[in-house]
Amino acid sequence: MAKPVSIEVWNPNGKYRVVSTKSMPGTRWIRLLTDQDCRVEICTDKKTILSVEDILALIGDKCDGVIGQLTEDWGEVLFSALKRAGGKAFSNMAVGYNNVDVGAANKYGIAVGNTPGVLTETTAELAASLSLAASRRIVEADQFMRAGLYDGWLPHLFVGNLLKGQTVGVIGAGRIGSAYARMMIEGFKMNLIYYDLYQATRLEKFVTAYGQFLKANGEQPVTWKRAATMEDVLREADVISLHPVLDKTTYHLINKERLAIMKKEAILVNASRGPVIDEAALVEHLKQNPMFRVGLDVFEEEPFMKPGLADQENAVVVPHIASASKWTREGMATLAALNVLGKIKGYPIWSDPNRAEPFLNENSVPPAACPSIVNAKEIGLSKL
Ligand SMILES: NC(=O)C1=CN([C@@H]2O[C@H](COP(=O)(O)OP(=O)(O)OC[C@H]3O[C@@H](n4cnc5c(N)ncnc54)[C@H](O)[C@@H]3O)[C@@H](O)[C@H]2O)C=CC1
Ligand SMILES: O=C(O)C(=O)CO
Repeated sequence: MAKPVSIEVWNPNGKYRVVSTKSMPGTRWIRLLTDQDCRVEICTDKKTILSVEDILALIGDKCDGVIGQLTEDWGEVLFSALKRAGGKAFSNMAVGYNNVDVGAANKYGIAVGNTPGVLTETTAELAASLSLAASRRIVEADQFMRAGLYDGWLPHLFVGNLLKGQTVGVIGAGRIGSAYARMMIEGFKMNLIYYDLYQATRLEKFVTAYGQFLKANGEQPVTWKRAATMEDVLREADVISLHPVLDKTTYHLINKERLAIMKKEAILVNASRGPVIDEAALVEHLKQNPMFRVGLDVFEEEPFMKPGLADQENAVVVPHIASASKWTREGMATLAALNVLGKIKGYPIWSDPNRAEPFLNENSVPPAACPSIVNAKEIGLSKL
């Protein structure tokens, strides 16, 4: 028997029961649901990561849809329970959905939503922040100041890496990887080398045009290269940022052997998913190579860090905050709620999930569509 959980209820007489496993930023998402006859139940349990058992208790006997989080394990058990409760939709409040067994959702005809189109720039900005923090040793220097150790300017004090004219490497040049690349190229005039399964045509065109602009203004033009192998990126780049999806092809993409081919003074940034890096191998590499630095937003077994990582001065670590700007988090909540609402109402799927603005405008009624359903085709949903 599942244990009871604490909840906050909005619009108790609403026809459709929608559960959110967490309180989410803003109130627009709640209003959009209650205006459409939904009773919204928000889990207020203090526990950060809910277990499958906790979520079973939240689903209960009647539930039309659930908005959930990337920390939850959405598989056979939860999708079968949601189906039994009359549920039609689940949406992650995230773009990544490696925590969801989409095959299990397909089996029960449940739509799985995610939230692209609102977190690309915010996430890329955090990756850029980590690149700067690691290359200019910001956290080490901050700790030094606070410890009262600064007793005057010195030629060797916290010497780091210059970015201008160096090479930025991007692994996974999709939405976020491409936005990050542009920031580093425009901001610091870095050259690009990238590896992706697909050609990043728009990014290539941008770098070509920007290079021509710089040249026309008498500056050194920037260049781009699509690498044939990931190893080429690792060997050539001075700063490498990881932005692929997490699946079995990207699990431990960065391992002991691949760390060994990177430059001794390279910067490695990860704001994708923790298991893309073999974190134990990374800790060893950091110990052996004090001038190699990392900026990490994500960890292999969140919320934990592998033993030794916290002791490494050449690591900057933050708690999975890459999408944490107010606009983005409120937007993610809105998109997740509209995914669930749209499926309950039988709306079609929005034609371009990356073009989320019409759903995010506070001053207008959002389109009658589900913003982004990843298994639309598999469960036979039509596009607008
Ligand atoms: N740290 C955080 O808070 C956040 C993390 N993320 C993570 O970032 C990931 C990427 O997000 P988007 O850019 O929106 O997704 P996207 O789908 O636009 O880009 C992912 C790219 O990875 C590429 N890729 C897939 N397998 C690959 C492989 N084996 N080697 C190289 N490239 C490969 C794809 O072709 C695609 O271009 C999400 O799946 C999520 O896990 C996303 C948002 C925030
Ligand atoms: O959207 C995602 O995938 C996240 O990691 C949330 O920040």
